[in-house]
Amino acid sequence: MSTATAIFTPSPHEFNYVNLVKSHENTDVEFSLEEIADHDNLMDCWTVIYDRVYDITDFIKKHPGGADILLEYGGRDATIAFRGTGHSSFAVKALEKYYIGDLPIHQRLFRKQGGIVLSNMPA
Ligand code: HEM
Repeated sequence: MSTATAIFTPSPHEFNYVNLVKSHENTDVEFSLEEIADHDNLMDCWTVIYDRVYDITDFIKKHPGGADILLEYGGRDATIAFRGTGHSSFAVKALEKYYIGDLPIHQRLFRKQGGIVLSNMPA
């Protein structure tokens, strides 16, 4: 196997991770990035992971990685940071509880045809 193939082949863990994120039951609610940006503080905090919107207000103080780091992503996209920190499938599952809606299709990066396939990138 060439090095390039090895880099872009998702590990079994990776498949698990992506499938878990995909398993969220869809809502019909959409929130734009502009609207999400208003929810950026300790009392009212939303974030975006894989084009899905999460109200993490009740989770901030429970986050094992600390409240400050989560607040940094309040009101904006946390996908790269969330993945980059190597969260477990348990953490991905934990997200479900806070799921409130999706980005409108024109603002999505991942979940649209031809969108970025982050699952194929090295962890
Ligand atoms: C809102 C979505 C998030 C959820 C549900 C979440 C959940 C968790 C959970 C359950 C852990 C424990 C380890 C694990 O099971 O993976 C963890 C650890 C951690 N998280 Fe998050 N996290 C979120 C977002 C973030 C973001 C945006 C960052 C920014 C970089 C971050 C940084 C960290 C770090 C650094 C740790 C490691 C803490 C340690 O081992 O000392 N998390 N997170």
